[in-house]
Amino acid sequence: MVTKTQKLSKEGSAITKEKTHLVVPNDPIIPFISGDGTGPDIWNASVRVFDAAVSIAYKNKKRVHWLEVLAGEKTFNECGEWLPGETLKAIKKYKVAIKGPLTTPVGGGIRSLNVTLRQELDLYACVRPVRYFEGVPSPVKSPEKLNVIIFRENTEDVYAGIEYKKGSPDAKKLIAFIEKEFRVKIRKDSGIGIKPISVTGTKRLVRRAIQYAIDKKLCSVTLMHKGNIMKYTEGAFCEWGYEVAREEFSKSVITEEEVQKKYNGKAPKNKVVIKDRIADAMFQQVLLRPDEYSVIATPNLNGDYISDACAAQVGGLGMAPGANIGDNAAIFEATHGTAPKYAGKDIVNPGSVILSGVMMFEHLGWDKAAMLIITALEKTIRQKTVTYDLERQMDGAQLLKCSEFADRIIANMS
Ligand SMILES: NC(=O)C1=CN([C@@H]2O[C@H](COP(=O)(O)OP(=O)(O)OC[C@H]3O[C@@H](n4cnc5c(N)ncnc54)[C@H](OP(=O)(O)O)[C@@H]3O)[C@@H](O)[C@H]2O)C=CC1
Ligand SMILES: O=C(O)CCC(=O)C(=O)O
Ligand SMILES: [Mg+2]
Repeated sequence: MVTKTQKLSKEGSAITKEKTHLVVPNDPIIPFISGDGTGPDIWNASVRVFDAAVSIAYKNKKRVHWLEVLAGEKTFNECGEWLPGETLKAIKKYKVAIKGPLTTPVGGGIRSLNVTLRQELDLYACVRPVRYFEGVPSPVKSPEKLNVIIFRENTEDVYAGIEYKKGSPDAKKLIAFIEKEFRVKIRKDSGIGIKPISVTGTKRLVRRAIQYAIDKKLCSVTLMHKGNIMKYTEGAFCEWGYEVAREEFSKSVITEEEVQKKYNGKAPKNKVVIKDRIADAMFQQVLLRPDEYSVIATPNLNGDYISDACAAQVGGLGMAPGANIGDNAAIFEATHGTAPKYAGKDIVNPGSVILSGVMMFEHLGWDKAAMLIITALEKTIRQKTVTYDLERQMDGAQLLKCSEFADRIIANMS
């Protein structure tokens, strides 16, 4: 159904699914949300890069038909809705979408639309690869040693939205209940949040992470958790993670303990090593011994924190892509937010959305377009023609606007 909130593409064909595989036509319709704040700046730059790459890679035989679907501040101001039902319907129907960042107020107001999209569409795996691009300025000595893919559980943990304001009837009721039934004292002036972590949510996430490591021939999957303190949520995540490894991947994986005991600390080449690390230790490990980690699987909040921290280590949020993946749909988006102070100034780095598009093309099986973008982006950085975030740390670099950076990447495709 076409509504005033959406501009439906008259051309293009829908991506379909056969069993577990996507069937991608040469003219797929792909919904996009341009986003709030700097979202429109980076989307407008990125989409030109995507179109150029597809056109060059496939000599005009393939083309994406972009379908704008609405969400966020502009949609609310124009239509009175933050996330129209049509947007969810379109993403369900077309199966693959891409988005810019959406604003979430702090301390009150609407709940996150980004989180709502992930939960409504059951996009349970947030996949965030973090790797170094040659020439990008970094705060560490050997940024190229970090090459990790973070698998962040995307539907539960403190993001489930079970949270009550200090002094509200619900908070009072819950405090009274906990004190009476469990004999635990809680200060009366407390806000209350609940952190559910399930076997279902954990196992499907860890299953995906291990399968990814096996498919890509990576060395290890590390379960990152705070199970010493939160034993039955974070600790259970770790236990259930090992259970999946043992019960479903026994031929392909080995635990770190077994490597020590049976192989004197040297892992067999054809096995993925399953490790676990407590979250605070993981933060120091990615700084001090980054090359010992490849896939990191972790609950939602840890994943949120570690993905920004890792991105900073290789040069910042301007080059940090991501994907939210479920069994029936996927939405590609940057790790960063709306960077509101730069909104509308055509300043910020579109690299994160561009690299999210690369992940999207790989998901579609359009590897040629993905490679073309990566090669052109690498060349652009080597030429030291970059946006403010990189230019301010690079000697002798030429400062480009967001749109100019996209122009340069496109020019570097031929
Ligand atoms: N998935 C999503 O849609 C997300 C949405 N958000 C939302 O975004 C809003 C703003 O969040 P905030 O905490 O400021 O975090 P942001 O990620 O938006 O920005 C923090 C800082 O990161 C740097 N940065 C971010 N994006 C870029 C870019 N494209 N190029 C270069 N540098 C960049 C800037 O650093 P500097 O100041 O050093 O230049 C910026 O000030 C909030 O409402 C938040 O909820 C946050 C994260 C994800
Ligand atoms: O939804 C938000 O506003 C923040 C989301 C976020 O930080 C993330 O996806 O990493
Ligand atoms: Mg975040």
